[in-house]
Amino acid sequence: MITTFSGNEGADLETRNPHGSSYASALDSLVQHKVASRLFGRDATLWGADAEAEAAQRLGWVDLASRATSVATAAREHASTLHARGINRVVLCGMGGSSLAPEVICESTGRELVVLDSSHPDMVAEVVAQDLSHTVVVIASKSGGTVETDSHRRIFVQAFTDAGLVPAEHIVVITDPGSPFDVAAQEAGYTVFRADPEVGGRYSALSAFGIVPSALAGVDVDALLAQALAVSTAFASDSPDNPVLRLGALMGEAVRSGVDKLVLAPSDSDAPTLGVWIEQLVAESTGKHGTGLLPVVVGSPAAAGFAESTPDGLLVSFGDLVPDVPALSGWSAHVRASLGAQFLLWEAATAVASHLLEINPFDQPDVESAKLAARSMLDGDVERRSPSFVVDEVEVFTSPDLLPNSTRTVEAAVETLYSLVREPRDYLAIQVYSDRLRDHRFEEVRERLAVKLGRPVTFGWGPRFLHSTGQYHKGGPATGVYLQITVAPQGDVQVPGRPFTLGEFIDAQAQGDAEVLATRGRPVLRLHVNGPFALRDLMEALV
Ligand SMILES: O=P(O)(O)OC[C@H]1O[C@](O)(CO)[C@@H](O)[C@@H]1O
Repeated sequence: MITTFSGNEGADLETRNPHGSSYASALDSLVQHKVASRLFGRDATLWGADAEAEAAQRLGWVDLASRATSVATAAREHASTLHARGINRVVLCGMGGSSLAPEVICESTGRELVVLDSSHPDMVAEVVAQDLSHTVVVIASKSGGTVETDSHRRIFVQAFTDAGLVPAEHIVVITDPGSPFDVAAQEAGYTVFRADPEVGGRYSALSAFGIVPSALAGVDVDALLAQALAVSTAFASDSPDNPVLRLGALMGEAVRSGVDKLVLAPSDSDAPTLGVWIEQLVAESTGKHGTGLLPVVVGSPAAAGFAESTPDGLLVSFGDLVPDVPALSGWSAHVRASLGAQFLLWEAATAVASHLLEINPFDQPDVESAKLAARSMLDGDVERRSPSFVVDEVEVFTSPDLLPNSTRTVEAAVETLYSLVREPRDYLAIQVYSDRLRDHRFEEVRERLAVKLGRPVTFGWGPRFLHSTGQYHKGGPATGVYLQITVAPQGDVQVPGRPFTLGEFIDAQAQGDAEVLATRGRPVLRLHVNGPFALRDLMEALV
């Protein structure tokens, strides 16, 4: 069935679902139960009794478009002050929901923003080494306790001081009132933008987290808020034409029919990275209690996984061009909307899908397990594993009983791993802990492996994906097979005031996550390569 909504409020949605599917009755039920107006009226009972207390503290995002204008004004004023002092390079340090939205906003408006969401020493060293006197560093963390972001803060304070600059003149903090960063920032005299504590990280695109870095980079953020405001009334309406209800029903019912991969493709070049923002929102919100929707971000509708889709793929494209690519599963959608409307649409539709799946969209219970494992590793409480074998510059580590003892080549090890992607809903996750700016070409391996395996293949840069699909990998259905690649840094960076280097930290993060996946019975193959040159050679061995 094809349904088209041609609203003139700035969001068009076309949906397709198989004949006889439960989509129409689910949509009908959402309308009958007034889910849209209740959501936008901040009704915390929509996700069941267990979620109610948290939901009551997490629905501040529904009306940010009308409330965030004062933040936008303050950010614009601060941008003018900085520009008058010749400070025009903006570096944003933040993980997951604290950096993905401004990255999309700046990319789609052609503004320069350096996003530092990594603990890889090479990437951090490269960003810190450049032009500090013209740099403002935005330290963004809702909790104020994220180790990557706290490490960036410490490293930049040291670097500014070493360069004879006054850190307080170059640092802006975005955090919740009263968080550890708020306290430290006040003591140090940094400019602080306090975020709305009733908005969670992945729902914060239109809050201070999305607005402040974008405004500092020169984006017209008032226009972005106006785009979201223009669709707010339509999105809150209990109508079967409401794109929020229709996209939410599509996602929720697809999962309930066993179609649990959300293949996301930009159909033009307007917002190339929007898929990565949607990925975090959907994976962290829905991937728990053994259910959820796994986002598979691809480069275009011609990419493997979208063009040759799998029976478990819900295909969603976004942009001005409507691709003519039928989904093998029969489930698909195309979204044409302004960026501000896209943010609000996906946030609300994800909340609606979570309502249908009866899960709490506002927690991330399994993210903490990997953080704890990394901490134990740094504290020396967990024994470091030795490689199963070493070939040239590659050390091979495996989860228990993964490989036959006779395996002695990387090619044979990966073929054994790939052979485990065999059940109808299985997928391969490639996770690369490296400098994603330097090694971006390596992302091409996703496409090649998707063609080779004919199954969904995801690609994530570590540790960024730990704050995104990491929740789904550990909390969603046990259908993943994991290829983890860690790239040895060329140098290391001490974290001032902490007893570890970034090299030790990223190593603990990777090994910690692999251990957690293995204890949950998932197959993990870890390849540790000695530097970027070995990474380039590895590509051919993998395909
Ligand atoms: O803004 P914070 O508290 O640093 O958190 C960053 C990210 O980490 C997570 O809490 C989970 O890892 C995400 O949900 C969030 O966007």
